[in-house]
Amino acid sequence: MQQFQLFIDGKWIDTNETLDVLDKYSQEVYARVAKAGEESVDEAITSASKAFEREKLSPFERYQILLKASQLISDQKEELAMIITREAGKPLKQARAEIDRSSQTFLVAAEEAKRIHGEGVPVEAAPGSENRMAFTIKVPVGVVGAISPFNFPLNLVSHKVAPALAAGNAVVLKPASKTPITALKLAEILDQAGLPKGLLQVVVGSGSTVGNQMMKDQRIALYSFTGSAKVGLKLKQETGLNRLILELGNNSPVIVDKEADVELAAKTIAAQSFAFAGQVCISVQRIYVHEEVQEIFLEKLKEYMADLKIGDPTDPETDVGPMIAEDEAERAEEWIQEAVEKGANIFIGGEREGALLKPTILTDVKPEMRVVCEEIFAPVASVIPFSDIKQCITEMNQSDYGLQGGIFTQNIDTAYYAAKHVEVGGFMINDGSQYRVDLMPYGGVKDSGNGKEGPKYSIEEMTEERLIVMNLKV
Ligand SMILES: NC(=O)c1ccc[n+]([C@@H]2O[C@H](COP(=O)([O-])OP(=O)(O)OC[C@H]3O[C@@H](n4cnc5c(N)ncnc54)[C@H](O)[C@@H]3O)[C@@H](O)[C@H]2O)c1
Ligand SMILES: O=C[C@H](O)CS(=O)(=O)O
Repeated sequence: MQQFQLFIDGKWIDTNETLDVLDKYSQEVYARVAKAGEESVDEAITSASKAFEREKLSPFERYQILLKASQLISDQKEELAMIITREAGKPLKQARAEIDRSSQTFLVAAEEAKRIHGEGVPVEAAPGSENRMAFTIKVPVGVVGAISPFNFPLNLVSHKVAPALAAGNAVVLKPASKTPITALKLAEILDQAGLPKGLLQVVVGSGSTVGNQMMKDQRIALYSFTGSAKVGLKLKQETGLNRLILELGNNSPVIVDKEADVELAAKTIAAQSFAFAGQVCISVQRIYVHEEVQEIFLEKLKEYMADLKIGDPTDPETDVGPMIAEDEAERAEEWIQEAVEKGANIFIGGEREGALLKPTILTDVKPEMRVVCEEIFAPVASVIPFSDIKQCITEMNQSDYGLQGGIFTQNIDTAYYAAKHVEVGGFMINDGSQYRVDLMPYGGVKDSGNGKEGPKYSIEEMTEERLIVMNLKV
């Protein structure tokens, strides 16, 4: 079994407690990691604060380190992908795709490091300020506290670490305790890429201990959190006036209009509802289908779902593997049962074996059922018929969440109407809610959070705008 240590001040550190990381398919202990106690967390924040004061890398130096990290991620693709597959239970082909995306995230952050700039401000236009000149610059915020979820152990960590470093900050990262190994490998990669000591620390432990301590430490200037709305709310309540970026959950809606390419819609939705067992914050969960095409859509969806290979995530052919833990699969199964008791029907799936829940489609659901109004975060989606697009969108917007959504239609008016009225941070036309490339602005509204990720946009969040005014003699 492999052993891992914490990464603090450029050194690998042991502690007197360890945390076991399970292989999520076999449920055997796959790795053992040093667990951060109060002292290690304090040391990590001290080290980040000192490094931020000491290490003033030029934009070009930051570009070089992030570019090198991007290359190293690609070079180590197979090893990293297998780590994700084992610690998260993510099917290998999806883990490989995550590595490619993470390399892109670092590449884009490297490029953006050279493009951080302020703007001229025409203060001379104000009466009495004729002899003044002003401009803004962007300065790093200081220490960024990054807290990440289990489901994208590399790319969602990259979306915090790469832009924070690109902007000239120091980082203390707390990865999810179920999937910490990939984050520690990333620290190794950044060390190899020449990142000065102290600019990144990785502290492993539970949210209630390590996360809680980070939340209360005033030396952290900005928190970048991705995870559930429940924990996001706690952070908001506890972090006072410090900056906070929240990337939270969703119960993503997609419309299949009467003028849709139904084949494309069914194929896309079969992929986007069940990838990584539905544990993607932009998984398609609510499928609103025009009643004129519902029958044909369900038929096609069934055909595409029959092609999904379910089982061992290390098999390169597998599409749907286990959920992160058996109790999570049990919870999703309970939600399905509860919906059935209230009148829903299981069109496909519903069976569970340990942490493996079969891709499931429900029909005859009601808006108040948890499978519809909450985030299920499991391979479960509901088909909801509609006849009027405006009413359909009003119903969709009753959700507390608003991260991404989509519509399938060949009618430009319908597409644009939906794009304007569905309350989300990003909307896809002729694609599902799960479309994302890493350079785009990404973030939600309502209970899905605030602020944007995507390196250019995260850098905006992770820098302060400072105004400089010159009082000139000429
Ligand atoms: N919007 C996005 O970009 C996005 C991306 C991925 C996941 N998510 C959401 O994340 C959730 C699933 O991930 P999860 O189960 O890892 O989420 P989670 O909220 O349980 O945990 C996320 C992180 O917060 C930490 N944490 C837990 N309690 C804490 C506390 N009291 N104080 C500080 N930190 C604490 C966890 O240890 C983990 O590192 C889903 O709701 C999903 O939609 C959102
Ligand atoms: O789980 C939510 C993630 O943000 C999805 S993705 O990594 O951005 O595709």
